Amino acid sequence: MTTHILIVGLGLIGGSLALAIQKNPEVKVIGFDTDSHTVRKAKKLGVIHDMAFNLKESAKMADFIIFATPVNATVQLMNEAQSWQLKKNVILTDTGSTKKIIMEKAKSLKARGITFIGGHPMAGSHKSGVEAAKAHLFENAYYMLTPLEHEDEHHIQSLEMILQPAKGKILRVLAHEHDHMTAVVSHFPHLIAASLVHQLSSENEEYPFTRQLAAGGFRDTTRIASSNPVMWRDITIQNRMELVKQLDKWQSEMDTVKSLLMQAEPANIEHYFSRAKYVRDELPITSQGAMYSVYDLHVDVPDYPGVISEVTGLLAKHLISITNLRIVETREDVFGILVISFQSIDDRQRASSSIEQETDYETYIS
Ligand SMILES: NC(=O)C1=CN([C@@H]2O[C@H](COP(=O)(O)OP(=O)(O)OC[C@H]3O[C@@H](n4cnc5c(N)ncnc54)[C@H](O)[C@@H]3O)[C@@H](O)[C@H]2O)C=CC1
Ligand SMILES: O=C(O)C(=O)Cc1ccc(O)cc1
Repeated sequence: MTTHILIVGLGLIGGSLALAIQKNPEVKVIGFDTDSHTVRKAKKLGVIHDMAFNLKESAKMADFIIFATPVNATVQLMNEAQSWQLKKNVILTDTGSTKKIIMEKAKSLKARGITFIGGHPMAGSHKSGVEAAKAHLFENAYYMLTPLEHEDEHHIQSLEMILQPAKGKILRVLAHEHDHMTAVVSHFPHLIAASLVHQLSSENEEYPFTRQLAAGGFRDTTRIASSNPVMWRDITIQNRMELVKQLDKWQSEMDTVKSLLMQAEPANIEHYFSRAKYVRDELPITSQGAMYSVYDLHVDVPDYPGVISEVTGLLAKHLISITNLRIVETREDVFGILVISFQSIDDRQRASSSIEQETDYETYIS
């Protein structure tokens, strides 16, 4: 029997989920968006099977409804859903970056016999819109679910089954824990990134050339400031209490930094950076984005032109996709060590075997 899944909001996340979920041949994905051009584009790109232009009508037929809209719109849609005619066993979920307010609203739905299980895939990017959607976006990323207390286990497992083709690492957390943790690793860093960009912008009058110098570090630290402002407006408003607490801690941390600088004691300043380096180097994250597991392979290649395309060509020949590639300079430039990131241990293993069998290069895992 076909399972009908209605996705509301066909942007980066809704589109990516639609692509992943439709790998299950028993599923039909129907897409709705307030922007009708987006719905048509999603159909044209093969992101959805069927287009929906009347949300209330389409909701009637759905077995699952996924809200992949900015979080304030999700709360509004949950309000509206209370008066929709829905299938008896329908399961509602969302993809929002905040969970506390949404799960409060879920209680009102539950009072009307409607199951809502909060969801948040911890992968994404600063891009938005259906054109940026990718079926593999959530592979190996944590996918948090926030069921209400005493939620029927069968409901949670049905949702987990539907989400399975996305290949995320599903875990269950409480909504308030979710909002605290994401404030620390995602929402607060976003505020800092935006504030650094504002600080650069204010330099413009006196030192207009400064922005030309904004390379490597500044770009790495501020990439997320290029994200969708509407989405972040909603997230920061909903999670503002946690953010204010983080801001207090940050201000006290900056006071510490200020006094370290004023004292100018080299050992203390070095220790400050050493501690940060140690903690940062131990993180299970990479440049791919928040809480995204990747698997690095080091390839000991000589430093001559064409060597990178030789290795990437070999991987392409074996249909092994890579998520990142960088050169680490070692041994006074004698060797360029190529570091390639993969989405799974299996991909990394296949890559290692192919490179070792078909080239003279050694590979190792750090
Ligand atoms: N962008 C990211 O990296 C991540 C975002 N999220 C969350 O997923 C949700 C969606 O984010 P994105 O896909 O990035 O945003 P997006 O901006 O790419 O897409 C949102 C889509 O929702 C549509 N929309 C807005 N209001 C609507 C409404 N009332 N009814 C129907 N459609 C509506 C918009 O037209 C747009 O097509 C947000 O709640 C966000 O917090 C979660 C994980 C990562
Ligand atoms: O682009 C990045 O690095 C991100 O951190 C993407 C992201 C944005 C919002 C989320 O709720 C989860 C992940």
